[in-house]
Amino acid sequence: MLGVVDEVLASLSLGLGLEEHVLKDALGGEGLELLLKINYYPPCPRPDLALGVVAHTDMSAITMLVPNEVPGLQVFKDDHWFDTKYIPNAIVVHIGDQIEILSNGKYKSVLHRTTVNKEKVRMSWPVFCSPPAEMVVGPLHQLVSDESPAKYKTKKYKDYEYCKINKLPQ
Ligand SMILES: O=C(O)CCC(=O)C(=O)O
Ligand SMILES: [Fe+2]
Repeated sequence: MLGVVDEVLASLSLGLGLEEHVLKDALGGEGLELLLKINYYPPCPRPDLALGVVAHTDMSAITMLVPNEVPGLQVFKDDHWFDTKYIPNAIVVHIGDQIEILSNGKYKSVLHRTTVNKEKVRMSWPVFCSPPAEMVVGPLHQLVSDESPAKYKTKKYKDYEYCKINKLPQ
């Protein structure tokens, strides 16, 4: 998983016109933290009335997710919810809030939600990759200028997390 995270962060750095180590360094380098969550969505008699998880963005930098074969993950784009296709052995990669912030909005944290299934159990195993709690995260200085001012505050990740969990303004 660490190897895949390194490659994704390197590609995302290059995509910003920066050297490939920049995003990983800004996320704490080897201090980057990986947290595995296991989601279990039991069958639901009224999938039309319920959601598995409500619409949200992940506060992580990136999330690497493996689902079981029961569809349910939806992403929001151009005013519509799109079903994601289940691809055996594929890992779903979400851009999270910390990459949106570091890139000063060039990359967007993906709004997503999950539906539930009438007959089948759905499961997913996301790994949230986040900076250490004390790491100060803000728009990368290379991406901020008079023409392109910072769109986000610079703050410790633990303070970002506190506001997100308690639904406070950032
Ligand atoms: O179950 C899924 O596919 C997504 C779960 C999710 O978005 C989350 O746990 O943050
Ligand atoms: Fe999520």
